Amino acid sequence: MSIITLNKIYKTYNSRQVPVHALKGVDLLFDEGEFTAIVGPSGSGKTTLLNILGGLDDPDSGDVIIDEVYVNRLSGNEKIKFRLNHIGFIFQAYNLIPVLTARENVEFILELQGVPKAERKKRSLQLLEAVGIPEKADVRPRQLSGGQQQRVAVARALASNPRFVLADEPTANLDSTSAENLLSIMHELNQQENTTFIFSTHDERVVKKARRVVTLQDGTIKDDKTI
Ligand SMILES: Nc1ncnc2c1ncn2[C@@H]1O[C@H](COP(=O)(O)OP(=O)(O)OP(=O)(O)O)[C@@H](O)[C@H]1O
Repeated sequence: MSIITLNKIYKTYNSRQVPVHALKGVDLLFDEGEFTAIVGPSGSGKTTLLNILGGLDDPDSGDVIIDEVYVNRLSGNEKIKFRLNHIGFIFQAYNLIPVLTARENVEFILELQGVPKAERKKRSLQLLEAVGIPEKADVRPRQLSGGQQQRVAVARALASNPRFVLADEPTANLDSTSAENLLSIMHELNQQENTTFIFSTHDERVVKKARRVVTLQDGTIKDDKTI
């Protein structure tokens, strides 16, 4: 069953100066439980597509339909709430809050969702355990390696039990061992919990693990292969 439908998505930047047509009529469906890589040359529109998919940016035209909700038609506040309850994000730059510990970074999302304190603590510790760094729960991001920070970011993305996780080049800043580990964690969560992952990447090793590879070129879908 499709949980996400992208319908004729167009996005142009700088429309008043020199326009850049980042997406030119993209149609895509994503099913529950997918492990999908979005690939394509630099500038082909991968980040733009993920941002629109996650409701972080609006298309100029077309619809983003998630669980039958037309996300692009929601108001600003409705969109924030929708994101919080449906989508987990993993960014290339981790985006952890520096003054909070690893556990607090994970708990933060649960607090926004109104989850009671004891449950927040339990769930965040479980998640840090799942990503293999339970001993780092009380450590702040600057005391963690890049790979460990990215693991915290994965735990945070999963904290709210999202319908799907979007990751924009999640391994871009990681050494190869950390990248392998991160990928195994994502893969395991996909297999065991049926969490849907959609990630953009330039990394061949990441592409090889994907079950579906969508190739973008100049803002259009050039290829869409399920392996
Ligand atoms: N905020 C912006 N303002 C103007 N142009 C932009 C903006 N963001 C992206 N673009 C342009 O839109 C096009 C698509 O960019 P996008 O970042 O989506 O590509 P990408 O495939 O993710 O690239 P990369 O692999 O280098 O991250 C590019 O030509 C880019 O220069």
